[in-house]
Amino acid sequence: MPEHMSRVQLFTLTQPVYSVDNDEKTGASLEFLVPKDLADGFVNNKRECYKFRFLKLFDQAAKQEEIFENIAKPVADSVLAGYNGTIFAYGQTGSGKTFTITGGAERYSDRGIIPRTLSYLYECFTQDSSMVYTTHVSYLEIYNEIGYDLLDSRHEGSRLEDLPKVVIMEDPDQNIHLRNLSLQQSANEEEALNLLFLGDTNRMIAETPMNQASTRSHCIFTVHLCRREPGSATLRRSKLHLVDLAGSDRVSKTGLNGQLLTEAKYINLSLHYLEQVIIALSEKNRSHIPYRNSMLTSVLRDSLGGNCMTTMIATMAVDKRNLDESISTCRFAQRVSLIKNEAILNEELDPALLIARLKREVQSLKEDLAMVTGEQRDDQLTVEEIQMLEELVKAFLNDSDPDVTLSLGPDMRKIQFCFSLLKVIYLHDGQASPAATVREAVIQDSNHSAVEMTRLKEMMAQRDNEIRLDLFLSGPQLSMGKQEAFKTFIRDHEDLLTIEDNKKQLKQRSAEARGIWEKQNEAKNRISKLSQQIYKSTIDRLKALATEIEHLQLLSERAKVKIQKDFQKWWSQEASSAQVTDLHFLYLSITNQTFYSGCVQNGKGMYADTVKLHYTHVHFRALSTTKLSNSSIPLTGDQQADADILAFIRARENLLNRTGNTHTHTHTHTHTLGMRMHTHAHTRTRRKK
Ligand SMILES: Nc1ncnc2c1ncn2[C@@H]1O[C@H](COP(=O)(O)OP(=O)(O)OP(=O)(O)O)[C@@H](O)[C@H]1O
Repeated sequence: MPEHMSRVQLFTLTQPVYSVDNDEKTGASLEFLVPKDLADGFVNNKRECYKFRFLKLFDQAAKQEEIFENIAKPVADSVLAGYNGTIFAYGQTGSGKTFTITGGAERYSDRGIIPRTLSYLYECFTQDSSMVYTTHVSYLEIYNEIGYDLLDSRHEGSRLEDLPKVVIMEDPDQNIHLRNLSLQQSANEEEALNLLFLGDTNRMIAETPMNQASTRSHCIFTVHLCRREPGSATLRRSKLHLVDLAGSDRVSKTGLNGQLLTEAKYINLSLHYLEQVIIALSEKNRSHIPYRNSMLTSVLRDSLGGNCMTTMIATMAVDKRNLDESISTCRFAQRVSLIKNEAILNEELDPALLIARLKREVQSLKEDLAMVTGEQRDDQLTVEEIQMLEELVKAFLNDSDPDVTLSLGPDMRKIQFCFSLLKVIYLHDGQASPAATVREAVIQDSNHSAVEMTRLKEMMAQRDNEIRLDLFLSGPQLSMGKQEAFKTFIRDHEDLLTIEDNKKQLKQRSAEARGIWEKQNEAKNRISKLSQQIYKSTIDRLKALATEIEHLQLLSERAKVKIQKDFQKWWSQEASSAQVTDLHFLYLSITNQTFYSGCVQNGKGMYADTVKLHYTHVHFRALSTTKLSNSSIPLTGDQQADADILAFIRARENLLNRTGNTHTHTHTHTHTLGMRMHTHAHTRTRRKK
């Protein structure tokens, strides 16, 4: 929104529907203005004005980047610090929940909170070398009060009902555990994104025209984070839930029946329980919070009250038709903003790490004792001992943990050997090569040193010559009388000039060699510095491009699956209409309903090159071919192929007739008037005592 227009009014044909004021000191306010003549049939026809306050309001022009920066980043930061975090999107069907949480499927810039948060988290991990982070991802779908694991690879070949159900278990400390929900480790952004797309595609595959999963189910994408200081036994675990709730449309309005009514009832009930929990949390001195009433509230138990920073985004399609839904969404969001949490750091001690640390302490104390009591040895190290020390130094250098120590015991021979080894490695190209083994490093070093050794030998020989000449000239080994005689002798000797000339030249060459060597060293250092600079400036861009390429590839893979599904739906519809109008096409057989095969390979996700898309083959069997042969379309003579060709032509004609043979495109979405609101529980943080 342009700055000079901080107050915005959107108009229906003649009357304003709502106005936004983002400039208020306490946050932002949204006011619905219901004209008297429109009030009939709305939530409360006695009122004409409904005003709500939120932390911030985003209109339809808001960019995904803005939503991430304002809403998701603060929550991600608190999760990085060790607190739990939840962002959930609430709103009526089609108002932009999935768009906000996951993102649009067309453009990279449309990616939503999940991919942006993942990117941000992994970026933070790489920048913070003082901590060791491990991440796992889970993706849960709740449909009709039953939980399913969206990362279960069996999704491709099974119906939703046949998949294992996620079961809630509670331990004696009332902690919730979810059986049959997989936690998949994701070492980097790419792996986490693959898991997100795997889950989203599984969600899409499970959809049938009767079960539009994205509309009728709740989805919870969770990042489980574990953070510890290197060498420390204290772990900090935190969770980030990113929740795409089912459409909040009220049953009374939807006028449904059958399966859709059942679904709507489940959704309304679970959102009702969610609301109850929220109300209970916002009431002071309330001891019982009814989490157990629904699966959604049970799963989100540690993410709504208690130890969590909860943020809610309410999405609305703010046009006249959706006014009652929008007001009801606002009321819900308003109640959520009343929750006050006391977030506590999730610190715990890892017993295995604690034992390892204590063992190291005992060992180090033993070594100190040996040093103090002077237990020293002076025999030579054996070959085995040397090999063992080489391995130890290698492990020490390869360990990325900056706090790692090299435990050698109180044996000075070992300590000295390791120091010498480290020096050799250090001198090898000025730095240790963690990739190469220590032995390799030593060998490489000796190769490298060979040249240097030759040079030094030459210099030494040169010096020796000089010295010898000096000795020769001064003749210190001679007696005094002889020395005098020798001096007189060589003064007139014919070779004296040559000798002195050689001496001068040797000095010059020596100085020249030293100069060249220094220059070469300088050049080497400059090259190394330059290449480091170039590497640094290009690597960031390359990383960003790689992520973008990966994301776009995943988007296009998902689009492929969607097109395939849409085609199948369209083809089935056309086939059934052809059945009605043309007795020549009697039945439809679907021979293969498998969409994917060979999904997850080496944890790479389902989009690796090896993935094959099995198209659904739809066969029309024509009982009579009379009509086929009369057709003006060139046919193949093969009964089944010809039936397919004619069915396709018929379907296409139907489509063209319907669209008036033009390219008119009717767009029915109301999101052009969409709005996203941000509100979250006011969280005071304090450390666990
Ligand atoms: N801010 C936006 N900018 C552009 N397109 C949007 C925006 N919000 C939503 N859309 C589009 O509107 C359509 C409906 O949005 P979306 O699927 O996110 O709604 P939803 O609330 O998740 O619906 P459902 O409850 O059915 O899952 C989608 O095609 C989506 O791409």
